[in-house]
Amino acid sequence: MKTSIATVSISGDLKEKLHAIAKAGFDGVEIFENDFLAFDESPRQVGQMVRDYGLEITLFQPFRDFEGMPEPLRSRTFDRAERKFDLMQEMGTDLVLVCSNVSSAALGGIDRAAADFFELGERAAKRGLRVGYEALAWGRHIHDHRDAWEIVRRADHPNIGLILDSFHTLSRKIDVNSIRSIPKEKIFIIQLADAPLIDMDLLYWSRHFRNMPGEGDLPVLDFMNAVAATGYDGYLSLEIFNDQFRGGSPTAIAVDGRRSLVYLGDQVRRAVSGSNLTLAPMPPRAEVEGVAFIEFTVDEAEISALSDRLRGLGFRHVGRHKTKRVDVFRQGGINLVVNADQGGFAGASYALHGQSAYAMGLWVGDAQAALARAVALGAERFEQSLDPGEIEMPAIRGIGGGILYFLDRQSPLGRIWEIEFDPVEDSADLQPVGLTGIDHVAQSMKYDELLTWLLFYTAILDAHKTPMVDIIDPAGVVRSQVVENDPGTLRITLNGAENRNTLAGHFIAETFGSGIQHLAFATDDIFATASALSANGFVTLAISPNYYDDLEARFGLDPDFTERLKAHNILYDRDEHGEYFQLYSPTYGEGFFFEIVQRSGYRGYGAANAIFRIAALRRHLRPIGLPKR
Ligand SMILES: O=C(O)c1ccc(O)c(O)c1
Ligand SMILES: [Mg+2]
Repeated sequence: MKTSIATVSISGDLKEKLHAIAKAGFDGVEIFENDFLAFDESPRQVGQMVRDYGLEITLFQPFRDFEGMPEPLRSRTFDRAERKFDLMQEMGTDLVLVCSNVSSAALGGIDRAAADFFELGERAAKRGLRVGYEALAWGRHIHDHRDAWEIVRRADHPNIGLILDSFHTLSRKIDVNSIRSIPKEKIFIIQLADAPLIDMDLLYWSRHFRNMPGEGDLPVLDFMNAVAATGYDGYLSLEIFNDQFRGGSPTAIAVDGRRSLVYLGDQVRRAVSGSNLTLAPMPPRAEVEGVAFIEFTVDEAEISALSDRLRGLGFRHVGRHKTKRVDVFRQGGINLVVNADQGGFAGASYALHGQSAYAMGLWVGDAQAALARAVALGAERFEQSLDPGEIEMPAIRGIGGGILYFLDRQSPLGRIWEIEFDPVEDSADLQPVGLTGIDHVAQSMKYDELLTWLLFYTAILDAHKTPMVDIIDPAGVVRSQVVENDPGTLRITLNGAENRNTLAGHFIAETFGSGIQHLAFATDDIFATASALSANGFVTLAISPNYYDDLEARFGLDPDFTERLKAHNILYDRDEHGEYFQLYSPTYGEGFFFEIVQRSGYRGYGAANAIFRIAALRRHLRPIGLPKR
């Protein structure tokens, strides 16, 4: 598989773009005319710069409004084409993309267009150049790759071929099976883009909302499988028009792009045997069996406050690390690690972010395989030196520079608590409150990073993403998407904050980066849990009484039931699958909190309640300007 990306997909000037593209490991680049025109060097120098970066120019584009023009426009278009051919030869590329004509002057007719392309093919052949024709989804006469293919077929010229762009085909829901019978030599290049399903004008959707394959909702894999069936073995080239990417980090966007293609290649390899559009085999996506632990980094002075809080939530101190200042608290299947070790990464993370849940361990079938897959997908491996008796735990860098560990039960990792920890008896006489596991882990990040982490998780783990939900915070909107698996053993909610005034935005800004903002524990009986919490002296988040009046009316609840919810500050929601109960802690520090949920079939995360609990959570935040606690 050879990978390429269009310069339009990346932020910066041409040199910055090329730098990021080369660094991310692409083989080629599509030069967008505007990126060249806005740059100060000659075509020859630009071509040399591309090659100095070790890249090939896969094509030059776009050449617009060519086919079907009446005279005198027709002659002028050919003159224009000759000028571009000059430029291409100086730059050192042999392929130009002609996108279908959008001009109101354009005349229709497959044969007329085919004749124009035959003539262009003759002119291109004289210079050893090739022309690829792409149907824009909004082209005036040609907006379907099947018609573009018919024109190319009738032009019947070796220097004229077809360019397929997944966006144009999939946005119009054109049957991808029509691709299978196109001869592979007539497909000059494949352009790839995904997009979120939004009902809007095709041109606007294409120019502003495209994203990397796997980041959106289009069936890009079906498109690719059809392409693979032709035997096509040329470049896969990303062409992503996206407002956010234009303003984003060139390196981060390039890395995401390359990851999206590697992941796509892996999916094609599994679907189409013998396809050339793949890379070296890698292990399958890791099936997550559950969250093995969440680890907090704390300062020595904070240990007792955090430990007391966890005890109030019903956790028992059950283990102390044999060599490090690390404790483990447990309840049901939940392990919370409190790490006050000054050396090592936990200490470094504390120095940067303060007290935080900086690491997460996941139970998978094969931890080494999960690591190998992550690394093949460009994740950064995390390693640190071990004390005698410690076992090495495969790990990668995750959100906000935090750590994602993989554990399995087939290696000593399955006995990590016995091997590395000494058992202890908790001296406090507080009681468990019935927490059984982790329902979900919520990570907050800037909205710009949301797609990056969605792709990261879904490419490495056997999980899918849910549609985007708007979380209404009194200070702005937070966009939320969930990565979850079918058995419900993995649920990570990703919250993308657009401004720093929201609860999520405050957390990111004041802790210097993205990370786990809340942990939601599961219970089978929220009322019993609430009573047990109160017996432990744990004060839950107070919810406005107004919420309950509305709730009762909205769901037609029994007043006694509403009273019980209200007495315990429990929020309630319902969908067609079942009921959902939620209970919150106050926020701590810069906005970290705990949630406790009971779900009976319910599939969501209580988005309808978000505004009410966020309003309540915010009351505990330090107002900006006052010193940190
Ligand atoms: O939006 C456009 O005009 C445009 C131009 C060239 C392309 O390859 C494309 O897919 C879209
Ligand atoms: Mg295109």
